[in-house]
Amino acid sequence: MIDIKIKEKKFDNLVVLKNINFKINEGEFISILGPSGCGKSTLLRTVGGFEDFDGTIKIEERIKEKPGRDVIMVFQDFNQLFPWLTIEKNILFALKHDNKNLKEHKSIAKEYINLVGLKDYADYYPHQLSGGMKQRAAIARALALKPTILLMDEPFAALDAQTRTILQQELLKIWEKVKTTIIFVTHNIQESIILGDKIVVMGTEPGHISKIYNNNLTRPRRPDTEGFTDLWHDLYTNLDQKRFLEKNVGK
Ligand SMILES: Nc1ncnc2c1ncn2[C@@H]1O[C@H](COP(=O)(O)OP(=O)(O)OP(=O)(O)O)[C@@H](O)[C@H]1O
Repeated sequence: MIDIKIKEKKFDNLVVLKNINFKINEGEFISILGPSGCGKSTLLRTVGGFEDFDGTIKIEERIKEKPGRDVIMVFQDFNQLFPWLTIEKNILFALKHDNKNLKEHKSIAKEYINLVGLKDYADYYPHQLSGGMKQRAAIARALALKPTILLMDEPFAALDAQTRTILQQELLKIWEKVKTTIIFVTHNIQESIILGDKIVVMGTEPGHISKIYNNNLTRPRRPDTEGFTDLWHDLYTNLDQKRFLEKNVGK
């Protein structure tokens, strides 16, 4: 239902993505795993319609040519909400072009605020929330727009390990309820296994797909889930971390 065919994506003369071809089924959770600089964010931006490139992105048979609310992005940055608006008003602002009245918008905002566990914080401003709560609010705002695809660019990377683990599990619960297709970028092998039905491993120079894994481990996945360690090692080998470390840090 989503058909990604990127022959080439360049910035000036620098080829950043080359031959990125894969399909995603409706409602799937895809992890994109790759080392720093391999073009993960560029890939997401391209799927979101923000970049010119040689190739096509098709969503439900329609070619994606420009940004729109069918594909919404959540970032790593804790400051992606409007700081002068409460959490509820951040969501109402996002919905303002909808052909509905304020009462209906408020009901949608409430539904998604509750979904991400921020029921008691609708009237708080972003600066009154923790990093994890801000990311939940950003997810609520994105989902309230009912996108066909939710793009997530390392949304939990700046959180402490414990909060990150909790938010991974919460995101999975939310996804099971809303069943939006999610493309989740991470450089963390464990996170890619816990979340993704498919794990697309990218390599560098230029960014390309080195392998696509179907992840059939039973959910909920934890490091002690049967098969987890084997898959972790396989991904580690495919990421070519040894070569990456040698190149960037030295032998
Ligand atoms: N707007 C831009 N103009 C020029 N070059 C860019 C631009 N955006 C990204 N690049 C280059 O494209 C390459 C891929 O960057 P990108 O941010 O997509 O990688 P990434 O895998 O997401 O990295 P990280 O994990 O470190 O965030 C890098 O060489 C980067 O310098």
